[in-house]
Amino acid sequence: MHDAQLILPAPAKLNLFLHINGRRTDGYHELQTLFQFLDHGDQLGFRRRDDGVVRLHSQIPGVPHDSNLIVRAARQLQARSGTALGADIWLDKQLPMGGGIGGGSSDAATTLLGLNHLWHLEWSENCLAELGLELGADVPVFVRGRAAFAEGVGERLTPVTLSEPWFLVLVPQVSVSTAEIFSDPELTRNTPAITVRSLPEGGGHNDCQPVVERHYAEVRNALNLLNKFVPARMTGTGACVFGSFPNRSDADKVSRQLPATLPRFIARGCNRSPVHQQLETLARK
Ligand SMILES: C[C@](O)(CO)[C@H](O)COP(=O)(O)OP(=O)(O)OC[C@H]1O[C@@H](n2ccc(N)nc2=O)[C@H](O)[C@@H]1O
Ligand SMILES: Nc1ncnc2c1ncn2[C@@H]1O[C@H](COP(=O)(O)OP(=O)(O)OP(=O)(O)O)[C@@H](O)[C@H]1O
Repeated sequence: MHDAQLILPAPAKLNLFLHINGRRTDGYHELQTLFQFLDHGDQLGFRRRDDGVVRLHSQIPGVPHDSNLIVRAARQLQARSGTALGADIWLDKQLPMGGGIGGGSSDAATTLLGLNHLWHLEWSENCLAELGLELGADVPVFVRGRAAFAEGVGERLTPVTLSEPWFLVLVPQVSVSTAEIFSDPELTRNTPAITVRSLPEGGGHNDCQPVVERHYAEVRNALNLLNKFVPARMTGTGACVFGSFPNRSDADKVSRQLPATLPRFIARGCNRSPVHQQLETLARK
C-alpha cells in the first residue's frame, strides 16, 4: 500500500541585511547576510511511488518540468541515495518568482526534507545541506531551518536567535534576475566584514538595493511608499521590499494606507522554519 500524501510548507525567507564583502575567482560573491523565515510560503504535497518515477504535477509558467528545482532536487537525492522509489509531487505556488524571498530554493529544500522522510533515507541535515548547495546558494539555510548569520556564498551558517516581528512585504510586479544584479559593474563589493557578535539586526543594509533601485522603477516606488511609514529595505537581490512591526495590527494599518494596486502580504518572522516545525510534530506522533 502507498503512504498517504505528505503535505509540507516551503516558507519564504528575508535577508534582513545583505553585505557583499568581495568576489571569488569563480565569479561568485562573498557575502554576509542575516536570514529569517516567514510563516508564509508555498505548499508541497508528496506521495511515494514504487516505480522510481519522479513527477511534478503542477506547472510553473516558463519553467520546464525537468528544470524545476523541485524535480532537480528529487532526482539528485534519488541518484545519490540509490533508492528505487519515486514520487508524485504537487506544488501550490504562492511566492513570487525572482522576488528575493527564496521561493525556488525553499521548494528545493522542502523536497529534500520531504523525500528524505517519505523514502526513509535518514540522511543527516549536513548531507542534505551539502546536496542542497549544489542546487543554489540559498538552499542550505532552508534545509537547516534556523534563522542564521550566513557567510561565504551563504553556506557558512551560524544559527542566531532574533526577535520575531511582523513584516509587511511589498511585491513589486517585476522579476529580478540574481545573476544580473551580481554581475552589475556598479555593485558595491567591498563592505567590511562584521562578526556574529556585532550583528546589526535592525541596522545593516543591502548592497544590492542601490543597483536594483537604479534599474527597476517598481522597486524604487515600493521603497518610497513604505519608507513614509517605516524604514523599508529590499530582500536578497529584490524585488520584494519589507518593513517590520511589533504586531500584526500595526502592519495592517500601514498596509491599508498603501495603493490597492500594489500586491503585498503580512507575515511573522520565525527563527525556526515552519517546515521543520511540522516535521518535528510528525516525528512526535
Ligand atoms: C542573494 C541571495 O538570495 C541571498 O540570500 C543568494 O545569495 C542568492 O542565492 P540563489 O538565488 O540560490 O543564487 P544561485 O542560484 O546560487 O546563483 C544565481 C547567480 O547569482 C550569482 N551569485 C549568487 C550567489 C553569490 N553568493 N554570488 C553570486 O555571484 C551567480 O552569478 C549565480 O550564477
Ligand atoms: N520551484 C521553483 N519555484 C520558483 N522558481 C523556480 C523553481 N524552479 C526553478 N525556478 C527558477 O528559479 C528562478 C528563481 O526563482 P526564485 O523564486 O527562487 O527567486 P528568488 O526569490 O529571487 O530567489 P533568491 O531569493 O534565492 O534570489 C525562477 O525565475 C525560475 O526560473
